[in-house]
Amino acid sequence: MSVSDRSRSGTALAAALRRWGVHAPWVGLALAVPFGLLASSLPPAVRYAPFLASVLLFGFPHGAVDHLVPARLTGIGLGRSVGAVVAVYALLGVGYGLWWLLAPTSAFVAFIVITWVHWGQGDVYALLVLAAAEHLPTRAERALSLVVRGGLPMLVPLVGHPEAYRRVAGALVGLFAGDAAALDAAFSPAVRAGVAVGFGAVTLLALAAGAYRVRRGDAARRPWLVDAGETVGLWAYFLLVPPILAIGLYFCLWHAVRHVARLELLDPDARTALSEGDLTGTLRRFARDATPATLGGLLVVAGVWALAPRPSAGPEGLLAVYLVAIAVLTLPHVAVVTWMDARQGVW
Ligand SMILES: CC1=C(/C=C/C(C)=C/C=C/C(C)=C/C=O)C(C)(C)CCC1
Ligand SMILES: [Fe+2]
Repeated sequence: MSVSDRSRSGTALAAALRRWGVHAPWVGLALAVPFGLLASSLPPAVRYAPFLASVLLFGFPHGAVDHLVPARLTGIGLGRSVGAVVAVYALLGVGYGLWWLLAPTSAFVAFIVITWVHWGQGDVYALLVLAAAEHLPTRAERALSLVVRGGLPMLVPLVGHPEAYRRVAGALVGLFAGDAAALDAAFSPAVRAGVAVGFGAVTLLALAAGAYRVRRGDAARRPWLVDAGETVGLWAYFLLVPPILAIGLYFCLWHAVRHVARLELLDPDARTALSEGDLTGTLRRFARDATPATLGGLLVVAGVWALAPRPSAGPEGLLAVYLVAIAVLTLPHVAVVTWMDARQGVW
């Protein structure tokens, strides 16, 4: 479904989208907050559990149907669709993989920026289509929303949990014998205070711009309330919950669930199943489509393990290998999603 034909969707489908794409992620993360607050007294493995689960539970597989996207969006043949996407993955994935090998510190910074843009673009689509937001009519307002939504998982943990952030950065860069000391300044109290104030101001600006649209009667109030509630809720969530746990859960239950909902809308049979309330049928179709490329993605994890000069065992080292593989796969995934955005009129 494109942004422009949102209004033509059936009410049953719209309700299913709100339930599974908007409310369910919210409930999932809210339930995690008590665990997050207890995290220091829970076994450390709990913190890594969501990333482990993400191998199968939406996280990793959410990009594994990218090869079907051109076919579903334009009707071109399956062979051309797969060929084009494989070429994009090979080119961008190999290029970015080399970047990690040669200059891991800047590759890590690029990973944060790529994730910021990608998770932001995912939420802009979710706001427009799944939550039916009307308060983001222009490109500038959508771009501001992208900056805020993507910045929440990438910047707020830096403000609230600098040591955990630094350790993960060090583990990723350390795989390639890089020196993360160049990033030290980012963790200083002055920079973190600047990020808190600056990003806080940008967040308020985005919410105020939406409120202005609603006040003028140009946009429905409810979706704006959803947007504002999510934004404030995610600020609190990423401040309170330790980042490996928080980001692992966000990846599976928020970003990936919303993207899977978006993908299923491109499949007429899945749309019908969803509007009839048949969630299991919809998920079964997704699992079938995503299995082959998920297995392919696991080969990339093995490849990073084999090629990294200093892979280390233990949860932190394994998470680092997994995240670098995700990084290498995410850059081409962003290219596919950006193309989807363009085709679907998001910008
Ligand atoms: C885990 C973690 C971090 C980074 C996570 C990233 C960048 C994840 C990206 C995932 C993607 C892009 C998934 C695909 O959609 C930070 C911020 C260093 C803080 C410490 C914990
Ligand atoms: Fe994604």
